Amino acid sequence: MKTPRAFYQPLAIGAPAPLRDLPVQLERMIHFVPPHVEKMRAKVPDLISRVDVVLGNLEDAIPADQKTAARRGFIEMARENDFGSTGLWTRINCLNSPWVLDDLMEIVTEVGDKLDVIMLPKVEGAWDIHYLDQLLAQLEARAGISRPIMIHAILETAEGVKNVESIATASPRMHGMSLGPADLAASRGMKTTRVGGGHPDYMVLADGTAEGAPRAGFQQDLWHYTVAKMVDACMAAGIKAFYGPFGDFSDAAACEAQFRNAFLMGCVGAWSLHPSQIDIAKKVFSPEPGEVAFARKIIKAMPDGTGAVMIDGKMQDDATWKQAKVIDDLARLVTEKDPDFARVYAAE
Ligand SMILES: CC(=O)SCCNC(=O)CCNC(=O)[C@H](O)C(C)(C)COP(=O)(O)OP(=O)(O)OC[C@H]1O[C@@H](n2cnc3c(N)ncnc32)[C@H](O)[C@@H]1OP(=O)(O)O
Ligand SMILES: CC(=O)C(=O)O
Ligand SMILES: [Mg+2]
Repeated sequence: MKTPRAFYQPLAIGAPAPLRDLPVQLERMIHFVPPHVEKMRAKVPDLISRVDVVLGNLEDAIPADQKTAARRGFIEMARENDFGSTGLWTRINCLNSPWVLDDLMEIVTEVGDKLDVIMLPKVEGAWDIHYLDQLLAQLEARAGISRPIMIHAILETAEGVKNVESIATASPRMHGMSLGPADLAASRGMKTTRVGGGHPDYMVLADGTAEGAPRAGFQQDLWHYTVAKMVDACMAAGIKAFYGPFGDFSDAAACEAQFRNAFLMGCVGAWSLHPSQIDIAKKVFSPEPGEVAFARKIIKAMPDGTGAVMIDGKMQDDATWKQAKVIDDLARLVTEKDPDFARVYAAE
């Protein structure tokens, strides 16, 4: 373990000083774009105004013979667009792949000054973050980059889940983590071919009532344990937790339900893989207007955040004031970015 002072030292001469706090940024959805497809790149200017984060994907879902085209496509889309307050991220190839070194060398050197976050797949332990941390510092120093690029880990191997706490605290570059349900299912030997979401056979069967009477089955959330573990590791480290992808684009209701479970448990956003999932994420990860109104009632009734009061028959105290602050702070962040929600929250 490094000493606290050493933890915040730049890892290369000339690299920017590591951030002590995460930038305040609304990140309800991380929208995936396949940058080797010209038609998809052409949609980026429109996407910038619709999403909180645009991510150029270089890893899984990009055919092996298109890896270079995807990297060059990402560099082109980074250069040609002004992202304003919308985040620009990339998901690089994994550390043991033949492409990752060129991903980093070319992207950081050519457009590193525009890049907010690098998403690192298949993170197994703190050692993966340490490697990327050092390399990024060297590349930032060489490219003269003044703002450190953050690292976002995908939690998608059994080993990674086992080491989640040390991954979360591995570097001041850590921005957060996303659940990777497809690779994680494979890594664990889970018997599902779905990308996120529930499974009809993962359920609890109600007790029988009479001989032969049908028994209700209650489907359970396959991802509850991992999301809870990830949220605790991230929040304890002062970084952000995200649900990852939901692969069945045709089932908007199930996508919304999975995103909402993650939101309620502490996640700040999820991935959108298709334009139809952008508004689902926006709806779920912006607090519900009724909740915002109630949170504001609590804050108004307890201006210094202490004591005990009754509101609408419910007891409020210092702890519920903090719960209310979580919701009100998020609503304020959404208001700054999203005029539609600003109007709704103001009307409450
Ligand atoms: C397990 C994991 O690793 S998940 C992460 C990796 N996976 C990905 O990144 C997948 C990202 N998504 C995609 O590449 C695409 O959505 C695909 C290939 C899966 C499906 O694309 P399509 O077959 O074109 O879908 P569909 O016909 O429904 O698209 C409707 C429109 O939305 C566009 N579109 C689809 N996906 C996207 C996207 N991610 N971003 C922007 N536009 C998109 C299409 O180009 C099409 O536009 P058009 O009406 O102008 O022709
Ligand atoms: C998100 C991702 O990469 C996965 O589910 O494998
Ligand atoms: Mg994966």
